[in-house]
Amino acid sequence: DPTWPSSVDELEDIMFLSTGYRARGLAKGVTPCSLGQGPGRLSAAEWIRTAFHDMATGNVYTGEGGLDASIVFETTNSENIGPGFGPTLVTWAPFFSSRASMADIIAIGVYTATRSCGGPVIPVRAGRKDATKAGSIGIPLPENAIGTFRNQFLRTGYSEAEMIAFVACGHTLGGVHSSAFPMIVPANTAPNDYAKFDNTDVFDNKIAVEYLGGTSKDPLIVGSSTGNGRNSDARVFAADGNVTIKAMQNPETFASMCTKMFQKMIEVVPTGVTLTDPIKPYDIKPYDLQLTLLDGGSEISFTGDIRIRTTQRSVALVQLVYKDRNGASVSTPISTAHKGDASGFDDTFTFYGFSTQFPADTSISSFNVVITLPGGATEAHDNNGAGYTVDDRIMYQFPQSCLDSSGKLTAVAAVRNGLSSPNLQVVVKNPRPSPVVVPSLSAASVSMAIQSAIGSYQLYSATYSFIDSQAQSALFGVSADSASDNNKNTNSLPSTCVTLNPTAPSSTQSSSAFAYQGCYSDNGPNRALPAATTANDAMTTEECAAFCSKFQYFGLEYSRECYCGNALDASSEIMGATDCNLGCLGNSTQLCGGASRLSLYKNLKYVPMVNPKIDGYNYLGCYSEGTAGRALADSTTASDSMTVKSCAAFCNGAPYFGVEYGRECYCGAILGVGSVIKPASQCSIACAGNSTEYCGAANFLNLYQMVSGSSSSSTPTPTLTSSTLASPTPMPTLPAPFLAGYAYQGCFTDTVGLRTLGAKAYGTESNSYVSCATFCDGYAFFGVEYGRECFCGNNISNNPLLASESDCNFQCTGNSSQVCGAGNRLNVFQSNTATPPSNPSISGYNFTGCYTDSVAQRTLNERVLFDDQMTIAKCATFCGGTKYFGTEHGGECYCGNNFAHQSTAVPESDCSFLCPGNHGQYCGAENRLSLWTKS
Ligand code: HEM
Repeated sequence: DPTWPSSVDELEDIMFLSTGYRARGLAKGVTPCSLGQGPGRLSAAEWIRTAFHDMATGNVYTGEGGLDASIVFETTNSENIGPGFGPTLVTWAPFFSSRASMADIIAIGVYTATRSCGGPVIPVRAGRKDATKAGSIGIPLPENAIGTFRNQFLRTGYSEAEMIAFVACGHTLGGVHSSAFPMIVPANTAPNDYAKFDNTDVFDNKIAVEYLGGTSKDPLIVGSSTGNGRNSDARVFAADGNVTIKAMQNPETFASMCTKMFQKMIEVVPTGVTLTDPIKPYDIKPYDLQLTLLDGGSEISFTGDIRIRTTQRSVALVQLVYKDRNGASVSTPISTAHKGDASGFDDTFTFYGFSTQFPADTSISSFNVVITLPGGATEAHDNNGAGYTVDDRIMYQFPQSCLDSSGKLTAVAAVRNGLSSPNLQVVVKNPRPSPVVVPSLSAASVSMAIQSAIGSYQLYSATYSFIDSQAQSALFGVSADSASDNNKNTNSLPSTCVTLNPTAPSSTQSSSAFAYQGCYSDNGPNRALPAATTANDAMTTEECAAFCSKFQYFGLEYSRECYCGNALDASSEIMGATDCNLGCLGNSTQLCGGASRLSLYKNLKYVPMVNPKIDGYNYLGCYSEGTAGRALADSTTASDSMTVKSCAAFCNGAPYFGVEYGRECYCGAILGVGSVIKPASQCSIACAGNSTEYCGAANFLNLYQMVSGSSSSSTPTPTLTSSTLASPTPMPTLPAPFLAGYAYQGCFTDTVGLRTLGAKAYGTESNSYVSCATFCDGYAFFGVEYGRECFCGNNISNNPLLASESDCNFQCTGNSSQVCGAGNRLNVFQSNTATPPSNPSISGYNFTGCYTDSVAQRTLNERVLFDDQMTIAKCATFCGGTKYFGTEHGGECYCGNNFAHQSTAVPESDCSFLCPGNHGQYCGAENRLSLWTKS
């Protein structure tokens, strides 16, 4: 993995962030491969040809030219005929900046166009420098003699064989325009006056195959060009007696040669350019790391995003473990929250955002990234040993900076005592005269003037006036001595500057009762904290904390609103600390969020409500009252000091006891008729004698059953796998499980060997409700567990317990916004439509039951059929009248006139696999035959 930061960071984004969160979207210009800027146009081909024409006038003997973006000044040159050059450069120009040379963007353009059309990955080294004027001429023209071609390609470093391969690779996409080359494609002889090189519109070997097969329609091989000597492809391909082009008929050879020829093309660079290693996607990459000195000067906020490459891993949790300014490790890690996903051609990424703060006198110097995987294992990433460094010697102060309507930028920096006075650097883009479509860059440096001292920092300020539209694309930064804070843009800067307040608001106050968690958004479809709310014009942090005392979290918003909840809605995301910028109406030194922004706190006094463990009893869940009398009818008591324990004591050894409606206690030897398990959420009332325990609800009991002697092990003891590090993390909890077409049943216990849903299962890194439901299509139930597991069944088996919803807390490996159970915990869904499958009637046969079988000793061994569309009728027909036939493992069918080996009948429910060709029928199971006997 490359070490961060590096000179290619901007290019890496342009290359790999094609779609999604923070996408740069270069690939949009050539996606899909067939995209064009009009009829008879193909953008991918135009990009590749633009790169070729930029390079093709280079000279490897003199070290001049090559891939240097001189094409920017050569679009009106008579060698560059064709509609593609100008529009291609217009598409690329916005990506050009002081961090990405135009020549490097051209190189990435070749990778992007090739890959979008299904071609190979072209390695891209970076570091090219841009020419400032047109280069020499010397593009190979169709009418040139073969000897001229040899010389021209040799001049750019290509041997004869390489020339042949290179032309074939270049001409796998696109074609010749009649408007540009009427002697090659006369008007009205090709669709849209555009004659394509080969029959396919993708990056493939057809150019070679068709040429050798005599079916080529390449206008540089057949047609008018043969009469006027412009059939250059024919002459180039034949230059070595077809040896090279024959090798390229093989698709793998074609792809690997094109990788080499295109990489060579983008690596013809002038003397003085040193190329980097090929750009690889970072595994871990920080974005927008920003330190900000806060009002009062005693605290520093730290915000940013961390990008994790998820191509080959799924992630449960990301934390930053950091060192303070003096290099001492800080024990509490910085937590992050999911912000968004992005992808490139061959990679996927997930971004995790954070917003935290620490005392200005201890601050931060570097961090490592710790990833917790869904299984609980952790990966620590230390940037190849360097750590991700954060320099607090100089900080750009976004809240105090501004851009007024005249285009005047005021930039403020906080500089630690002891540094020289800082400079503001600005890089702006200046349009060039037509027809040059790529701007030039100019840089300015302004020394900053001291404003005030605050804590151990000095504030400095400088202004810079942009002209015309410069502000929109400018980059700026501040630096002092060897410290700098760079790559800022003017986006979202306010039009008026505010001054840093020498006294701090206690916005982030934390006390023994509550701890500040950050500034979170509250503009999703659901409230961020949905459980309870109040609002008034005297709101303070303390008042909201008291109001929400029964909940784990509280948050303040829009100066006067207070919200409570036990979990943050999944739509709420962590925002920059400065998004929460409104004072509380009841105490202006406290911050109360912002518009759609919540100052989020964790209630440290909160004690979660539980169904306590009672010695000698198992907790069974929340049960309804009986339908014919009480669920527990033997004895009862009620008290305003009721607790679960006091009820257990009252029942004094009864097989069952239960607490109901806060203060009632019931005992019984048996469970009455009609008393059945209900969702845990139905039993929601606190016990009158202990507000941290549940005591049922009206007509609902929290039910306990005595452990019966040694058989107590029949109740699975769940072993939860903890996936968190030492410190608790305010990770937003996932939304309640939901899938259209299914009824969610709850979070159930599950045990290896005693499966709650036992028909079939898989485990995958792309598990989600949809993928599991699809896999379980036809079954009455599906369930997800341990992030990556999926189970199907037609009934809930082995008497699982309905566990607390919060037990199920793993993210699904394939959808991080869905919850997929936990260790020994299964989120179960019931299909609204599935009708239970059956063993259908087959004329002349009787269904005999479910029988054992084994691979080594087949029960029925006369004939066998494997069919991924198996049905019972298909198997019966295939067996053609044998005494027995049976289906197994879904798609297998066995026939026989006797049992070749011992087989015994097992419960019919063992044969639980559905027939792949008919989900209304059973087709055995693993080592289980659904057996039929001739009647
Ligand atoms: C003997 C050398 C070559 C000659 C004479 C030649 C000639 C031509 C001509 C006449 C066109 C038609 C352009 C138009 O009508 O817009 C064309 C298109 C094209 N050439 Fe070449 N070419 C040569 C080598 C290459 C090489 C080495 C590449 C490698 C990148 C390449 C890439 C392309 C592409 C991608 C197009 C399609 C452009 C479009 O469809 O818009 N050519 N070439």
